[in-house]
Amino acid sequence: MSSADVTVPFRSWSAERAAAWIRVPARDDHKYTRGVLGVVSGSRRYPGAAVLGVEAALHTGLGMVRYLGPRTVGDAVLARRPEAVTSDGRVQAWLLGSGQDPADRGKATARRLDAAIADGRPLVVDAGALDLLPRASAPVVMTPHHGELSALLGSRGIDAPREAIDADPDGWARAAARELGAAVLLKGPVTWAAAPGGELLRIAGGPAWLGTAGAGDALAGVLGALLAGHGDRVLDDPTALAPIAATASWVHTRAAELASAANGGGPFTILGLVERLPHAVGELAALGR
Ligand SMILES: NC(=O)C1=CN([C@@H]2O[C@H](COP(=O)(O)OP(=O)(O)OC[C@H]3O[C@@H](n4cnc5c(N)ncnc54)[C@H](O)[C@@H]3O)[C@@H](O)[C@H]2O)[C@@H](O)CC1
Ligand SMILES: Nc1ncnc2c1ncn2[C@@H]1O[C@H](COP(=O)(O)OP(=O)(O)O)[C@@H](O)[C@H]1O
Repeated sequence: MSSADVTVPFRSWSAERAAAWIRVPARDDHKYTRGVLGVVSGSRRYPGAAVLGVEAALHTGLGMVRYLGPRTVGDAVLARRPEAVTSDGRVQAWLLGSGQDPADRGKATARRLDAAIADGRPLVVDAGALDLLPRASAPVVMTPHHGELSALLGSRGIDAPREAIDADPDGWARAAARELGAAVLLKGPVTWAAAPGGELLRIAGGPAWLGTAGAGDALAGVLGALLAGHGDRVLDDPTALAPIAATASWVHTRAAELASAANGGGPFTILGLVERLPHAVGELAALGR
């Protein structure tokens, strides 16, 4: 298979388009109407990914984050964010897999992932949960980088060398959505959102300083927060997944620009980016008024 037989038309994602997907709380909203995100992420090997995802979700704005994971990781999440809740309960969407490796997935994590997938709510499937995609029957958006997409397609018998994806990310984003039957947010210097049979969306890249460990874990948290706010809508209309994913990438990129600008155009940490997420969301909320 090749990525595409013809040139793929695309739509450039803009602030105006992104603004339509920012849910500004109304006067009578409360934490449960705003959306609850369940998070099964992190591991003893990568606890930081769980902290970054929860941090990013809370800074994007939503009703509540329920973090479910190993005790030590949950303690790290709570130390940084006491707003997070570490008990089970109803959620509107799930974020799975950041900071996990299927090769050392323990029984407890496997059980938590299985329960989340069986819950029937929309899913963000990142990093170490990508192998579980075939089990999902609810609407799914996956968030691979080029290396992860190459491995994922390879595991389905589709030859997609990383270099081929580097050379034609838009074609491969579209091909992956078609072959895997799910929405794809393919991360890279430019990010692409695609869904089976849907429009291809291009999200312009932010500063190259963004290419640093943990950037993708934060993006997954932003996307989880937006998805939790639109959980019921996505169940009715899964075509909403690609624009929501594109909006998450837009917000993440804008926060990166703001973080770099605050440092004179220099580098920033991912926690520095996270601190700018509310501003990026606020800009879109103002546009949508
Ligand atoms: N603070 C944290 O806890 C972090 C956790 N992370 C987690 O770490 C896990 C592994 O993520 P990765 O994205 O590293 O995936 P992989 O370790 O699967 O690497 C992806 C691809 O990049 C290649 N690669 C690795 N190092 C390279 C290098 N120095 N130069 C060029 N190519 C290289 C690998 O050969 C592989 O093909 C995920 O679960 C992820 O969520 C990362 O997001 C980093 C931050
Ligand atoms: N050169 C670059 N320019 C702009 N953005 C980049 C660049 N390289 C990577 N990114 C962005 O940084 C993030 C990296 O995600 P990922 O590879 O999953 O990182 P991690 O696994 O360390 O969290 C993605 O959002 C990607 O779009």
